Amino acid sequence: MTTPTASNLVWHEASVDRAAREKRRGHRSAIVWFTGLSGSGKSTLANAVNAALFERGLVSYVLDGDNIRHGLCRDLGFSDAAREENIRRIGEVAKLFLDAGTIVITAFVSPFRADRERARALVTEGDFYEVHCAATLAACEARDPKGLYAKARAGAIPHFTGISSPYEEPLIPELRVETGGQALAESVETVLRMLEERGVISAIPS
Ligand SMILES: Nc1ncnc2c1ncn2[C@@H]1O[C@H](COP(=O)(O)OS(=O)(=O)O)[C@@H](OP(=O)(O)O)[C@H]1O
Ligand SMILES: Nc1ncnc2c1ncn2[C@@H]1O[C@H](COP(=O)(O)OP(=O)(O)O)[C@@H](O)[C@H]1O
Repeated sequence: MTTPTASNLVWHEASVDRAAREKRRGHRSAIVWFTGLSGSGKSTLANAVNAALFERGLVSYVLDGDNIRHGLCRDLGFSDAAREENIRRIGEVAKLFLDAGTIVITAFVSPFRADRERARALVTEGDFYEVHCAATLAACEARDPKGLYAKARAGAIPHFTGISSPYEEPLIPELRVETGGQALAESVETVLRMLEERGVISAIPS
């Protein structure tokens, strides 16, 4: 199969654009990029933030690593190269949701800084909010909600993040949420407050 060259592809401008969609919906779109070890709370927090935004009548959607790996990325494993491709694809999908006027919440381990920075570079300043779900390896392993740490320790899962594959912590995330030491409701409030302070969503009058 020949790869289409850029000269054979023509970009089609849409008659309805992101600004029109954001105006209609009454809020900005954004990429809220959760990153963290397995068991750090990405899926739980992403789902809870998504539910809170829904209750406010806002349009948001969660892209979750586990789920996406059942479909779009079911062909990918957990080698460094496979994870890079996984995050490359999700960065592009998140960019489409952004243009669709949606607050897209991605919940992927996304362990490598370079991969996360490439996803960030796909969009403009103010569109990408990196949220580090900060829980120690010990806290995540103590939780082990899917029993994966026990399997990894037993050598049953190769390249397991934190055990036999690296996790590169964000150096300057837009937000660091201490999921290892606070209740879920507190973490949700922290994320919502960030989105309000950045003007993505309106604050609810107290
Ligand atoms: N080897 C290995 N390393 C890390 N995680 C593993 C692995 N094998 C399976 N799982 C499960 O897959 C989920 C991580 O998938 P992601 O797409 O988020 O990973 S990555 O961003 O490509 O690194 C991750 O989901 P979460 O626990 O929700 O993070 C794991 O449940
Ligand atoms: N503040 C918090 N935020 C998110 N999850 C939390 C928090 N406190 C405790 N937890 C628990 O930690 C676990 C996180 O699991 P999960 O959401 O699957 O993590 P991940 O998606 O990063 O693998 C869940 O059992 C969740 O109930």
